[in-house]
Amino acid sequence: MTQQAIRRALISVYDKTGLEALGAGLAAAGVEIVSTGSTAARLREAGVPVTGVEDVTGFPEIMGGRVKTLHPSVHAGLLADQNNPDHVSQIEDLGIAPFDLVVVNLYPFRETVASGASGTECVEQIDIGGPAMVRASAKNHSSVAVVVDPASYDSVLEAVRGGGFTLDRRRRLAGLAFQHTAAYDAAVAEWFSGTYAPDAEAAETAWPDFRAAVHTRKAVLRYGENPHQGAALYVPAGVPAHGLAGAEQLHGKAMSFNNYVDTDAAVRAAHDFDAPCVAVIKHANPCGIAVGADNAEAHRKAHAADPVSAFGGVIATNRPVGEELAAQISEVFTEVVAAPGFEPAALDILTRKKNIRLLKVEAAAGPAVETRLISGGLLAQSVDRIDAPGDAPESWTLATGEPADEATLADLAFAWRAVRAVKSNAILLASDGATVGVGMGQVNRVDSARLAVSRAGDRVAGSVAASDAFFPFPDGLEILTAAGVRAVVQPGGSVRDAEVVAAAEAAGATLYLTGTRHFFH
Ligand SMILES: NC(=O)c1ncn([C@@H]2O[C@H](COP(=O)(O)O)[C@@H](O)[C@H]2O)c1NC=O
Repeated sequence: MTQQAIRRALISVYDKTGLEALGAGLAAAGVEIVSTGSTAARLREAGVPVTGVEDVTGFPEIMGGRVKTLHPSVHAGLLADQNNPDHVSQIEDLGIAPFDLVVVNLYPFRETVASGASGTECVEQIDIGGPAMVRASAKNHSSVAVVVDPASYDSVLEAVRGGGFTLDRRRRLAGLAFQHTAAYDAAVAEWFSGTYAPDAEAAETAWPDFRAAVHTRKAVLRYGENPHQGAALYVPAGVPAHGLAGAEQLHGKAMSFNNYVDTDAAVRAAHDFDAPCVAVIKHANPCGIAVGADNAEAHRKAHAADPVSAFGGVIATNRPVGEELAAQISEVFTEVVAAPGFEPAALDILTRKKNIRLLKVEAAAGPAVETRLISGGLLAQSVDRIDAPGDAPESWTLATGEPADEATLADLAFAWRAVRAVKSNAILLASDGATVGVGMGQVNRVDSARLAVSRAGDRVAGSVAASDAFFPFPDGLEILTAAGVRAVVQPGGSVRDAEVVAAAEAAGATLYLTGTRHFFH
């Protein structure tokens, strides 16, 4: 018989959610409850009979609670293997009763750090006695059930009333308990190790020497990048769901691995703009990006940039989806629509398509640091943001040609923001707040320029161009100007800048230098 009847429980919780109902339920089931300081007080107020832990230890809580349950009378009761006659007789001789159920949750360390509290306050919120009890009872799951999540109290009471927990259930609870303490310790260890470098100048000294990332599985995906690859989605443990991984899916088929990758790129691209924006993405590259008076107009322009490629694409917008945009999207086969919200009329229209995935994603604000696995290691870098000094058109240097008029400058600013959504080497042509030709992912900039020009077709004449990094030679720029591009923005910084500037001058084109690069791999 693996079921372990519950006769004695230890409850010590910081988060008192659901405590009274749990205590009352346990007491009604005849369970003796031992409890700490304010947990015991809350239970007593609710009329639940409780033994104070100090009556078990014969020792008062001391030093503001630093020592209250750290005592052999508690820990022998948690660690005694009730199937081991030696353990049973030893605790009997010492007058110690075993615990069958332990309910603990920990001091809010992470929340205290996030509140901006002082170092001393953060240190005081490192729970010591709680993790000790959780780990002891999880180790001893052959005799003890350990519960760390208030959301599971109802099912705990159900088990208690039904005669206790099976060994299998206690083992699963132990696993969850060790996850809980692992995530907790990871947060503490990272905090001691320092914060990540916000920029390259600080990087020398500011990168911490230890990194602890703890994740829990949120979903098993149908397959990975290809059907023969397995895949799953993991989210950071112990923090509220956020970003794309925490998005609410309102409709459609389950998200695939490639859907997540493309949607991540689409959401990032759309939220790079303050104006209503739509990004249509395929294979993590833009088919089209556009801004407009509203996102319905932006979508018309983004879709028109490359209607052939937009088939089966992922659409993200930085504004809620309304009826007009929904009607437009429903005309095109689309895998995913990601937006901060969907109006009811838009949902009415889009949910008529059985498979289309509708995701409510609040904003693109991701972590300050991003990581990438390489063979045998992990690269970490501060995230590229579109708010570097060189990203503001006012800071650009006019290298040659007439200063751009207001409309041209607006298109150049648009192209500069949009080009960072394109995999390097990236050349992006734009006109009237929309991409008209995108050259992406080529191993030299000349081919990217050719690709952008060929995709733009007739629309290249009078368009403007952005290049995500400097032109190493004049040839790439010459392809653009020969095709009719009249203004170009690029970082500059090549040893051959003078030749590139001379080529722009010879073509009568306007050339701005940003001094900032936006590679995207
Ligand atoms: N020091 C100890 O012996 C100790 N024993 C339990 N705790 C924590 O004290 C909290 C509950 O305390 P109270 O019941 O007083 O609200 C729980 O979060 C528990 O994890 C302790 N506190 C910190 O280490």
